[in-house]
Amino acid sequence: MRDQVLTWLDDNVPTARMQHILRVEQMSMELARHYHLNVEQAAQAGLMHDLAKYFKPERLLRMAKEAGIDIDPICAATPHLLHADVSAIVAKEQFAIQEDAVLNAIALHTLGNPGMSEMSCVVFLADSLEPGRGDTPELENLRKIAHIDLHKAVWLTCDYCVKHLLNTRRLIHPRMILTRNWAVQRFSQKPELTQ
Ligand SMILES: Nc1ncnc2c1ncn2[C@@H]1O[C@H](COP(=O)(O)OP(=O)(O)O)[C@@H](O)[C@H]1O
Repeated sequence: MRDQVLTWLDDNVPTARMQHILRVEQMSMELARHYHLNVEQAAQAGLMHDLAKYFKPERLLRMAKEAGIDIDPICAATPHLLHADVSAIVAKEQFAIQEDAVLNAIALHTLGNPGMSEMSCVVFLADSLEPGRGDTPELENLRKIAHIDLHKAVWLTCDYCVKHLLNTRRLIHPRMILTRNWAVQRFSQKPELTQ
């Protein structure tokens, strides 16, 4: 199965992205092990999270519509955001992935979602924090937090991403804000960690 996916990726994504994908696979496995989650599922979601990364906007919009996914105004303006949902569709159709844990982690890797599972948190964090993203003090700190508390890490990684979008004057999809607020509240419900 992994070899099949690698062969498909070889034909559909450039080499640099392939390296990112392999690092996301590794970091997803490492975090899954750390939090006693299903490591095999984490590896599958990490490996397949960007299957549709290079699909053209028209293809992303068509596949999302066919699958009954709601195209909100921000996704209509920035169809690239749909690559997460469409990657999950490709994982299901091309590689017969059935488990919701894997499909949701792929679909939520860019924007997250309130209430998302720990597995989805892991892949969301691995995508933003894998070593190839850089070694600034801010990223190093987020990597540390990712190993202490998943929800605090999701909260601060959303903040990091939103800051970047503000600095580059881009549209911000509101689901990331909802994810961020959910993660703040999830974290604040753990009194032993908030001091
Ligand atoms: N909340 C958001 N609103 C709008 N764009 C976003 C949001 N979050 C991420 N993006 C943008 O969507 C694109 C895809 O994000 P991501 O899946 O993390 O891809 P990459 O691996 O290329 O960073 C990136 O250009 C990113 O800046």
